[in-house]
Parts: sequence; structure tokens; C-alpha cells
Amino acid sequence: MVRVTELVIEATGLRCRYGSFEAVRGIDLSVRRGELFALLGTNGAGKTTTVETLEGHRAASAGTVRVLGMDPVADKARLRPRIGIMLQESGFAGELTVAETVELWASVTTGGRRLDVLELLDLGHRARVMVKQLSGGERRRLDLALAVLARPELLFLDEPTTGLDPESRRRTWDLVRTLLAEGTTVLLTTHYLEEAEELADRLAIMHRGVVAVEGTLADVLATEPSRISFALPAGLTAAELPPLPAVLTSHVLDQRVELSTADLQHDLGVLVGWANERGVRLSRLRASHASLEDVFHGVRGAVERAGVAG
Ligand SMILES: Nc1ncnc2c1ncn2[C@@H]1O[C@H](COP(=O)(O)OP(=O)(O)OP(=O)(O)O)[C@@H](O)[C@H]1O
Repeated sequence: MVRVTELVIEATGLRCRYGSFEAVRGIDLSVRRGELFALLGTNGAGKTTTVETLEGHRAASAGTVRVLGMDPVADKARLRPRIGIMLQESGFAGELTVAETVELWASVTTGGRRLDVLELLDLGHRARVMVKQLSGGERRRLDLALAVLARPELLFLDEPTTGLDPESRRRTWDLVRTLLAEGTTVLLTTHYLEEAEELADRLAIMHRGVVAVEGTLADVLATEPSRISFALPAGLTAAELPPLPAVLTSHVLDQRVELSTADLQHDLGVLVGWANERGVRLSRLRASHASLEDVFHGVRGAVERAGVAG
């Protein structure tokens, strides 16, 4: 049986301008039903502009955009009941209590979740407090509660955990995981790489208006070299180490060897095999794939070099 993956969001050649400045410069994005797709990027990369375009808040200057099979601007009214949006700042009336705000929002959406979502986000005890009296983190959680109230098919989360303490961040992640398990599709933007590592099925990193890398976390991490380091066994020099075919760079400082490799499994195998055969120990041996932070730095460098070259 052929499984067809339904694309909930599909953008092709998307470009967005502010006057003469092009903030998004021809990106392709596809988000599959039921996944969490994380859109990451440097400051000013164009994430918010992209997300606002997908939400139907601004028109693309070029390219095609389909959200749940519809044009987000032309079909905004039909699309709106099916999507949930958590903006960086929502404009709810500060004079209403938390409970009144939820009731009001539930009455204008098709929602059935109502106050239980406040419990899930540890806001139940704040139900009678006026919105304007909430702390920044509580306000953020209320924004999330409202975005998920109507059980949207597609949820846009724009930096949902900024300003949250670690416990609140965990609760938010738990709620997002519950929604994913129920089949909700989520587009997340975040500056917290750990958040993307925790939650994302696939991700893209933007820099200066373009998508620099995209794929599963494993795909993305594989775009940067892995690292091996160890102490050179006493009495040996680096010249006596076996040839490691995938090594890209190597440094020896105070008997400590640091290597970067394009094939961690292979080179590590050769190195450990060689040490075992010679009966020497590679003390303080460490091997790790690249981190998302390494990829981030790599992206910035690569796009900037390409910009200079072009
Ligand atoms: N209304 C506007 N008018 C002119 N330029 C804008 C406007 N909004 C955003 N920009 C510019 O477009 C670029 C992309 O901005 P955007 O807010 O989409 O980036 P971002 O990736 O969300 O950034 P951040 O992570 O800093 O929030 C930036 O250079 C920004 O200065």
C-alpha cells in the first residue's frame, strides 16, 4: 500500500517584501500532518514574516502557499476555525479575569476544552485574577491556553516558552506532546535549540531570508562534522595514529588529540580497533555528533561566505 503523506503546509518559492527590502527570499517549506515542524533561525532571519504569511496575516510577494489545502489570505475565513495561533503578544483585555477571557474566547471559537486547559497549564488557581495582573510567564501560558482551546488541526506557536521558568516550559512541552498525540500539526518557532531537539520531528534553520538546512534532527545534525577527542597514549606521536579516511581537521595540543570527522562510526571504529590491537588505551576518549548549536554556527558561516562569494 502506498502511503501518501498529507502536507498541511506547503510553501514553494515564497518571497516576502517590506518595501524594497526582501525579508524572505524564495523558500520552500512542507509540513506534514501530525508532525511538529520547528522553524529556527538567527535574529531577523525571516521566521515571523514567514509564519505571518502562512497564517494569512500578510500576502506573499511571490511564490505559492497552501495551508490545509487553501490559500491562507483568500480563504482566511474558512481556515480560521481550523487553526490555532499563539502570537508573541496577544491583545486580550487586561480588565477581564483569566476565566472570563477563556469563556469569551471559547464562545467565539468552536471549543470544548474550556477551563481544563487552565489546569493543564497550571493556571487554574489564577482563574479569578485579572489578565493585567498576570506575570509575563503566566500571560504566555494563557496565550497558549487560548490558542489550543478550540482543538485546532494546525497550531502555530511563535516562541511559546520565552520568559517561562523551567517547570512551566516542561508543562508547555507536555501539553504540546499531548496535542501531537491527538493528531494536531504544529509549526513552532523558537530560539531555544533544546526545545526543537525535544519536540521537533523535522526542522529548518533560516538565515537572512533563506532556508539554510532542513530535515529531521538526525539529517540536520549530519550536516556538520562529528568530533572525536582523546589523550595520545604515552610514548606515541600523532604521526603513528592510523589513517582515518573521513577526518576533516585534526589538532594536537598537550598530547590531547581533537579530530572532526564526516563519518563518526567508521573513524571511531578504525581508531578503537587500532588501539585495541596495539594494546594501548585512549584515555579520556570522547566521541559525539554535532549539536544543533554547531549546525547553527555552521549555517551562519556558510550563508555569509556564499553571500560574499555571490
Ligand atoms: N514591518 C517591517 N518593515 C520593514 N522591515 C521589517 C518589518 N518587519 C520585519 N522586517 C525586517 O524583516 C526581516 C525579517 O524579520 P522577521 O521578524 O521575520 O525575523 P525573525 O526571524 O522573526 O527575527 P527574530 O528572531 O529576531 O524575531 C528583518 O530584517 C526585519 O528587520
